[in-house]
Amino acid sequence: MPFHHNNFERLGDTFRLKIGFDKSVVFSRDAGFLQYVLQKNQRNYTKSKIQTEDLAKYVGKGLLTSEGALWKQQRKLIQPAFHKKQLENLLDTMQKTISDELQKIKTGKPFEIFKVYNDLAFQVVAKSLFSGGVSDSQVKRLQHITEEAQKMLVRELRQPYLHWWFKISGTLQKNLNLTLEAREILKQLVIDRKGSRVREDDLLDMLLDARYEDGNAMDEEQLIDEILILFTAGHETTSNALTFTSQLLAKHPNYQQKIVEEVRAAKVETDSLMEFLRNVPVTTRIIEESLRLYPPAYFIDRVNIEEDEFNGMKLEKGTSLLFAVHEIHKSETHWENPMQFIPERFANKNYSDYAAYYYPFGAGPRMCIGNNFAMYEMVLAIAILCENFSIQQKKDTIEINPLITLKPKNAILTFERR
Ligand code: HEM
Repeated sequence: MPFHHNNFERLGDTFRLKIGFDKSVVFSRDAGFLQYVLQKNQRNYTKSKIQTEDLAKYVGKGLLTSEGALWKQQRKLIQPAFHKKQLENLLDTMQKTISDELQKIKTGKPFEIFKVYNDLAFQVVAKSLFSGGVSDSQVKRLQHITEEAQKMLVRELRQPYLHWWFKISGTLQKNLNLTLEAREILKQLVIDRKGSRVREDDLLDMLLDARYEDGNAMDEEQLIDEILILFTAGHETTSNALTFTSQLLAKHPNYQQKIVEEVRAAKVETDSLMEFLRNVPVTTRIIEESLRLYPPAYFIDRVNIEEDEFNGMKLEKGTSLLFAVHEIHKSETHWENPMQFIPERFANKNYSDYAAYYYPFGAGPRMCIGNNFAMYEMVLAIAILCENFSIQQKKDTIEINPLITLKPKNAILTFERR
């Protein structure tokens, strides 16, 4: 990221880098350009090969990896399952899963927190989908396979010259076999649910109930693709954000106290989790500020279908565009004291006041379908965390590891029970 920052400072808010003979990549931190590509002229833009073909090899053609008519049809079908009203049904399961997972925090000594959040985020998606119908060993295996696929994808992207070796050494095939194993586990879970008379009102029930315009339901293979995608899209991003938020809270302990006070007061007011979520604005702002400073999806990429032009820059058909969300989030043009952690900047503001330069969940028709899900999950997790633990950090710095997502590095914190 410092490398990108220096390039932007040197070459301007939008610049082009030649890659090889005939290819170039346009990097931009111009929020207006991002809006043009993701919203205003989104019809002329598709996702990159990495987000579609390369990832689809492991997780199939679901929402994140599909394009065109298939994506449109799937988005329309799945969107209602992520409406706030439907998500309300998942909140009890989410809360219970989070409380159980946070029990794994070790107190009194330096402790690497990322692993706890990684398991937590996977468990939350798994339990939101399958309720009690999925065993611990099935969840563990699915998580292992999802993470192996992600690691393999990173290796393929970082070392494209080793593609031949991945192929002949059997590494690639081993990962593809793992994916097949995950599909078998999911198939069995779906068969079990279809055969059961119990209604769980969870995400799987929503996906099984959903009907296309012609009255048909999703076929089994498509359903499994979508489930694999929800695991992939919903787990690492959330665990990164929860880790960064905990590190920020360790650096700014006065905000831990604010959360504890707010959470205790909100719990007295209501037993409804949805109401509780509405009554904890300070906790919500802290997470929003963490997503501004450390957006897990720190780059958003697109490729144009037909030739285009923006602000005088000609974009030949097939140009790769990379939008640096982390740079837009730290622009002095849009944010006051952008490098500082100031959750109050979101106070008394509506999302529409800052939406033009705040993109943790993307924008336009392909904006994250799980944004409310993720916010509910993160607010509950941080509320439960602070209610039960105080957090300290020795180092003053927050280390990052920018891969496909912006990952934390050495997130070693010390927790004490409150
Ligand atoms: C902090 C957590 C999360 C962040 C920062 C995040 C961020 C994003 C971003 C930026 C995109 C758009 C990518 C693009 O336009 O190229 C996206 C798409 C997506 N996200 Fe999330 N996400 C998070 C959590 C989740 C969760 C919890 C789920 C599901 C349970 C989820 C499911 C998806 C799906 C399915 C897409 C593809 C949507 C489509 O193309 O129609 N995400 N996410």
